[in-house]
Amino acid sequence: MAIAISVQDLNHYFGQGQLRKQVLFDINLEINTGEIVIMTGPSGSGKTTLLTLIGGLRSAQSGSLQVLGQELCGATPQKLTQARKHHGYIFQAHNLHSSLTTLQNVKMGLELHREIPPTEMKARAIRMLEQVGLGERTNYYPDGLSGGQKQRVAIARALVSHPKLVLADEPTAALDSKSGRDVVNLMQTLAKEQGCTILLVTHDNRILDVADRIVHMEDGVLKRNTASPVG
Ligand SMILES: Nc1ncnc2c1ncn2[C@@H]1O[C@H](COP(=O)(O)OP(=O)(O)OP(=O)(O)O)[C@@H](O)[C@H]1O
Repeated sequence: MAIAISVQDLNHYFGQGQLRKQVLFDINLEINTGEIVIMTGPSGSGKTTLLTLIGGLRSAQSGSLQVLGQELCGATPQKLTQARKHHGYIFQAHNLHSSLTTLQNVKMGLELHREIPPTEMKARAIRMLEQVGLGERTNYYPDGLSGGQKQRVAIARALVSHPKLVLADEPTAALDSKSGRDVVNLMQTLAKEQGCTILLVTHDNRILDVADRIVHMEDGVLKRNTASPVG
């Protein structure tokens, strides 16, 4: 099976000089194409840091970090931007633009894809909103939507470009249990349809069953690499 992410002996530090602090220690992790991996762990253990490094949102300093066949450790900002074209992101606070409609927000997910003509962008965004059950809400602004609906717009924005990799940081944290369940089920269904790989950070024990595998971060060390989900 093809490997989507291969992390080897990755270390990461924040700050300089005396304030330099190591937050990731010798991380090793391989994720196969199409796999859904959940990363759990206490607050401050380094989960978001690892997720943002894999996503090319910050640059990796030492070790090896291969994402979709590209080495991102020591990569130039241009190369990181290029790599991000193939990723979709979903965050806890959905990060929708409040001054844009749901349709415009979803079209933002295609902003790095200048090769797609505007009419095609619009058609794809509408199709994606239909897939997340918001086909009737294309002209709503985020303030007029529930928390679960906003997160579904964020999923539509992340998946509209058919990314090979989806990175999600606490996507259900702000949601009640029913909406949280709907959101992860939707991610799972769409990801399996599109054949994309998902790495999802969560504290939410209720959603662990969507994972093909669970890994656990503690104090900057990846502790456990279980073969199958628990519970
Ligand atoms: N930009 C930064 N500059 C300095 N230190 C940082 C920075 N970002 C994170 N840290 C530190 O790195 C460590 C790991 O943080 P990180 O956000 O990766 O943890 P986390 O496991 O995602 O936590 P949470 O579950 O609370 O989101 C923490 O000690 C944090 O204070």
